[in-house]
Amino acid sequence: MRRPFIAGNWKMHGSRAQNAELIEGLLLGLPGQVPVDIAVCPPNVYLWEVGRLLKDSIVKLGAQSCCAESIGAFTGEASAAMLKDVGCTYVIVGHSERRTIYREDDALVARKFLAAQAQGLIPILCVGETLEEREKGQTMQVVSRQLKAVLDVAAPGALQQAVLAYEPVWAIGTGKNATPEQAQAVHAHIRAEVAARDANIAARLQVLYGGSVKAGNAKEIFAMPDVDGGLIGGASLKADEFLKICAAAQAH
Ligand SMILES: O=C[C@H](O)COP(=O)(O)O
Repeated sequence: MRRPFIAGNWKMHGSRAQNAELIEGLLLGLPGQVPVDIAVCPPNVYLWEVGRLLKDSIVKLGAQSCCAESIGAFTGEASAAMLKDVGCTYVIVGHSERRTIYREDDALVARKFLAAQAQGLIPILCVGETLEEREKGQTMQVVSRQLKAVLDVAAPGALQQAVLAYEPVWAIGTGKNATPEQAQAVHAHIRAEVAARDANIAARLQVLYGGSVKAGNAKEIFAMPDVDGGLIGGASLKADEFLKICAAAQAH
């Protein structure tokens, strides 16, 4: 049985005061133990402080990206070792906003995945198609290509220490979530692709859905057999909303 996982991707939102209020609200609403893995991914500049606020709680810290290089003259970047050093457990790689706005291609995403794992971070690898690709019937092909780019360079077994997130680009921040059936179809495809290489790893792999998940639609999406939780953007910025999403994952 896979544990559900809810990760909040704060993107470029927050301030020291807002973060403190959000974390206080989350911790007040969470009992000591819940049968759900929970993480928040603040902007890098706040990682250390949010990590202190989370200390000894069940909520883990994640970053939103990492540099593929380990050290050197890479202005504006943060290495996986630095993220580990400030207390991160997870790092998102291949988010569609990075792929699109910052032109990160499959090969770079794969290098970031390796860099993260080399430092003991758990990468949350995002895959997903654009609206145009979906309308052309290319969804599975795109997701397979994005996944293959990583699997081809990672060591066998690398997905034992990784999380996958299916994020249809057309559903991100648009209020238009994939239907539970659309999500399930892609999640099942992802698991089958992984199973073709290692069935045991596929059976244990957490595959999250991301794209306009809210308290109101979380339960039906998480009820799908291959959906193991969510990567939550906008709805992770309000403690009560995020807590309801965590509760929906728990009920599953
Ligand atoms: O990383 C999170 C996803 O991009 C989803 O964002 P959203 O929940 O605001 O649609």
